[in-house]
Amino acid sequence: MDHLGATSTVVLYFLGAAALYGVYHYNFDKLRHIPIVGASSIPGLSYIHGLQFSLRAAEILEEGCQKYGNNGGIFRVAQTDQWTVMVSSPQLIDELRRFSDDQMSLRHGLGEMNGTSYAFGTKFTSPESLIDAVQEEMLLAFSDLIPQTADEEWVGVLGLSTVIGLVSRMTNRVFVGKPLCRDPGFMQIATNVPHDMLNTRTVLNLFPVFLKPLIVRLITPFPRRVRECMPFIESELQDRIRVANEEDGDANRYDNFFQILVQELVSRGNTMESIISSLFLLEIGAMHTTSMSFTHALFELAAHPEYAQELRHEAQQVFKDFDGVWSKDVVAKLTKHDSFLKESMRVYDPNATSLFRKAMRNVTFSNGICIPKGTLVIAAARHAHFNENSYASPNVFNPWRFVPTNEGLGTFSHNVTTPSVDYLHFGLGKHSCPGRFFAALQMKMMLAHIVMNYDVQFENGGPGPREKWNVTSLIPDRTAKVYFQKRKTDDVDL
Ligand code: HEM
Repeated sequence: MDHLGATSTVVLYFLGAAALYGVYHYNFDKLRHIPIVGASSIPGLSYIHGLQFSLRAAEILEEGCQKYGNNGGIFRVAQTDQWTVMVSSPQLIDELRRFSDDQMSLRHGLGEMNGTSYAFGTKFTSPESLIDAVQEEMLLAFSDLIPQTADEEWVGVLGLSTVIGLVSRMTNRVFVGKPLCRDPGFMQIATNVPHDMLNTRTVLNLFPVFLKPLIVRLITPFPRRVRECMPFIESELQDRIRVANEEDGDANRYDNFFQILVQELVSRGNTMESIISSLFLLEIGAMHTTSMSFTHALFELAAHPEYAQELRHEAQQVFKDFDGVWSKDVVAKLTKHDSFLKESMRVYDPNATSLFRKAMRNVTFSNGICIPKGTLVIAAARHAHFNENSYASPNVFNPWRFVPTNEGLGTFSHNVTTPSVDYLHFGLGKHSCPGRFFAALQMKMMLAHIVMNYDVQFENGGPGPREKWNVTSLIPDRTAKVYFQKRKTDDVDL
């Protein structure tokens, strides 16, 4: 009897739990019409599956794309903080980019993805570029960061941190200009801010969305960073604000991007602290994206020095035609550089996902699938980049795939800055990255400078350590050293 009693109690508990789950699932799981991949919809379990997603994101995304790519083109995955809907068919990706901002918001989506919405709020602006300034800064940064050695001597530097150093110098020359871009105190903070954001995001993502505003107050390093930045920037910023406030202020005194930002934010009554925070946001958007993309390309070059010969030949030819001076025309003519970088970003996109959107109200795709307000919706970019219908032999790294005249594997006339449903590195549609022209310019300049002035390889000409997954990010191995040997050359020094 006792035994029977115990059994029926267990059965009752089980039925009760099943009923509760059924009620929960029916009433509260607003995404129940969207198939799940790699997880369970039971609340506790979905958190555990979210942790698993952190370890196997690329694999789970690919599983979903394989299963639902031609079957609805939509599925959801569990992240530790929330369910995320992934769209994987070209048609739905195209629809995702067409939704208006009050239906699907990039600012809220991207801010939710990288945690900036919680740490800073949701504002962004666009950049300007100054080729001469970028070139001058690049040359100085290369000579600062890659030790000069005697001829034929190889010097090894950590690939990722060296590229972060180069990119942050070039970027800040355009963002804040001289002398700040060469001030070690300011530059240390500016270079570390994207890293701070990554750490903050990692912790925030362990918590559900409703707790994030509270948690971020406890862990955010940014108010401290703003205070640390003050001594380096305060007097210049005060002068910038004064210039911005004067009707006939000396507009040429600060002809860099930061002044546009100051102008805009002063007119909206922002404080010095929030102006610095907005600058931090730009550093976050610009620096790691460009650095990681370029480091992957540098690693590919180091693993395959044979590509350098073709790139060098192109750079020499183009620079001969343009008297060795960088210009928009030179950038446009470097089609093999463009193709090499684009192929690298296709194969080694630092992010397996793109088009980060948050539904601002209930939104319905053309196939009838409804996305409830508040849901994060993202495109499966890596899957699009390896789609056999778009790319011949997608698993092959073909550095010249995108050269316009190439008759070989899947050629396109589109260049590295042209987004499409097959190439989502910079997003797609009206919100595609406004900084992509500047990022591409920097990367082409660095690539041409490297092939013209150095031979590069991994240690002893080996394959080198390459990349590691961190949730949906493909991060170049931080420990990988790239070896540079100054070329003996009388070529144009770029
Ligand atoms: C290789 C480097 C870069 C990559 C891979 C990249 C990627 C992206 C992506 C995927 C988006 C979202 C697009 C969408 O969801 O449709 C985006 C947006 C944005 N990016 Fe970039 N980015 C890079 C460099 C930069 C740089 C250098 C800047 C600034 C100078 C910048 C500023 C922005 C801004 C302001 C937005 C928001 C656009 C908006 O609100 O409409 N990015 N970027």
